[in-house]
Amino acid sequence: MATANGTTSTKSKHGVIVLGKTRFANDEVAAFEKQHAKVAYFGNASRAEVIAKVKELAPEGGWTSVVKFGGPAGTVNEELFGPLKGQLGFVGYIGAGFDSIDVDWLTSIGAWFSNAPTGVADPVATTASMFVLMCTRNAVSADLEIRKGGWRNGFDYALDTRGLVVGIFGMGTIGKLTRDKLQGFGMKILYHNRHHLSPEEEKGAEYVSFEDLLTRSQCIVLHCSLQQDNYHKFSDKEFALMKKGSYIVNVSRGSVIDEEALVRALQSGHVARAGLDCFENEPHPHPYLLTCNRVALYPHQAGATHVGIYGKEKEVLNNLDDWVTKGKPRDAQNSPVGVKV
Ligand SMILES: O=CC(=O)O
Repeated sequence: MATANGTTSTKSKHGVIVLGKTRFANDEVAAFEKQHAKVAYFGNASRAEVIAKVKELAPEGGWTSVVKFGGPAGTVNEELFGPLKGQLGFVGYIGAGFDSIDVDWLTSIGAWFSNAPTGVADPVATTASMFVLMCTRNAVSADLEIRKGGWRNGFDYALDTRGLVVGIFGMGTIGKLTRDKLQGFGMKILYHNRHHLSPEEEKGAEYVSFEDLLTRSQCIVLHCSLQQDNYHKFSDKEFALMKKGSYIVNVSRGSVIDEEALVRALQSGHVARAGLDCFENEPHPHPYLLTCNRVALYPHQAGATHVGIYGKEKEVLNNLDDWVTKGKPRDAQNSPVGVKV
């Protein structure tokens, strides 16, 4: 396309819909706006508003991509983007976990999907480690006791971190970072994963069966995704198999734990303490969890550091760029190659 000063514009032929807003990668978004034929910003529009706007834009054609930095709650699915079928080729999402994306539907309409898997890996691992330390030191109870005028009432000596046996469920990028951090405190790391890692990748962690993870760990840390059949993976049976007085930390997805079963295990004392960043019905943790002084709570913000969020935002844009320039996003979680729409 010729511009006013006679040069040739290098704009792509792509139309990009932006859901939500970036917090840090604003210069990058301004630059990307200049690279593409058209950009529509939906900001923090509600689900109903997005559905209406998509219907309105679709007949124009050329809306080939969506980047989701936030925006409407609920699943990214046919209800939201159905009218873009035939033109949509890429959806990039700011989450590492993507249980809120109907990837099968995107594949069926020939669209690539990428998540943002590494930007927040380190901060999530740090938060997981923080919870492990809070559990071993009984930090929530101590804090609340002092605030209400007490001191060491009922306090027993804490478990030492040196030699503490921690079981990591899901040894991907984040699990490995948590392993590294906890090994720094002298903890012994067990892990269960879909694959047994090579000794170089294990770095001293011991691969065990799921049952051994439950029975041998003093603290279990969840780093799995919800996609891989992990719904209610931890319920009454699994809590009963865990050591009496052990701890559980969840920085993955709330529904990996059957929250009612966790409450029963905490009430009986079989699970002594927990650190939770995610819940089955966010933003409403089970009422018992709000009253239990053996549970540390966090509002699904385990990865939310400045560097982490900026990293995620850039990952989304890099994936869009890959798709535009090479036809495949680097963090593709599906492959629509060969799908005829
Ligand atoms: O929970 C946060 C994420 O999946 O990135």
